[in-house]
Amino acid sequence: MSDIAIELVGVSRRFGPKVAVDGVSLRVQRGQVYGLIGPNGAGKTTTFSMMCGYLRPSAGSLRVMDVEPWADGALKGKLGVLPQDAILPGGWKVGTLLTYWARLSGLNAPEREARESLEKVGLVEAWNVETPALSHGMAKRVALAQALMGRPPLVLLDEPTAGMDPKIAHQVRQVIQDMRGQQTVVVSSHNLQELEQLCDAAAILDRGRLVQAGSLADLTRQAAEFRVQVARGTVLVPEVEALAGVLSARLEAEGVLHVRFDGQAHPPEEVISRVVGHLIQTGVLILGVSRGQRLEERVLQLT
Ligand SMILES: Nc1ncnc2c1ncn2[C@@H]1O[C@H](COP(=O)(O)OP(=O)(O)OP(=O)(O)O)[C@@H](O)[C@H]1O
Repeated sequence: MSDIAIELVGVSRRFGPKVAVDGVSLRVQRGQVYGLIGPNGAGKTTTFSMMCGYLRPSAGSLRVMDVEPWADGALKGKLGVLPQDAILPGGWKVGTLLTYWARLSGLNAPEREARESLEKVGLVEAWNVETPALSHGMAKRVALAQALMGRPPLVLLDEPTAGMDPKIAHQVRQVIQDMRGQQTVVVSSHNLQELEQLCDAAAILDRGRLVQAGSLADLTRQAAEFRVQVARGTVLVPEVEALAGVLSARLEAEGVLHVRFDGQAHPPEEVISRVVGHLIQTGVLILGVSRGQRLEERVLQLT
């Protein structure tokens, strides 16, 4: 068993003349929480559908848990999926439906699995509720409970917290955090703050192409730049630029000093301490220091 859960090499997917995914290569390591990021129409759901085996690539190679995901039964028992617009069948009580699905998946103790999964998404009180009576957010949580049943080694979640109230969204993020290291999770979301908090690594897509993929620290340039919020005093920018490891320094609006540095040759903590020490020595008062960029800023810059 390799330590790679998902590998795409030059994967493309066309719909007639439309190229929805264009030559995408990426790797998801086992045990990672991996984000799929991009604006509307970027190709996230198409990529996601190929990972689930719902769609086949038009070109390139794709392996999921060491198999081609579209092969019959290839991922049985290994994969839990929350599709983007999961619709529950009508005429079922929630508990009966989940137990039925657990039985179909061949899980031992299907009713217990269904109950535990419903507890994870904070909805155990809906056990006897008829599916058409669920609110949108509740239906989504039932669909999520289905994806989590049996603790499959790979879980693919398309917009897992969209439409959920903040308290439940927080609980769902906690469930995802708890899977880290035990299961591999791919999350597609427009909530970049959520992905920044959850993911070990991510891929940014735009118009079908991969713009960048890597660890969150790399994507947010944690080892390449930082900002110092200046409260008072005069920053001697040329002196900061002359410090070891600093590549450039400039004052942004509202007393913010932006520093780019060579994080390969100089550990970030050394460069940051050197710059902050210099500022204090020259009489500058500091309100705060932040490393890298917010994921949101980075995505807006790249797409
Ligand atoms: N079945 C289809 N037939 C034709 N075009 C499609 C089909 N599915 C997706 N597309 C097109 O492929 C592109 C990528 O769509 P996709 O749904 O993968 O994007 P997305 O990143 O998930 O977008 P969103 O954030 O809006 O959900 C879009 O231009 C879309 O219109």
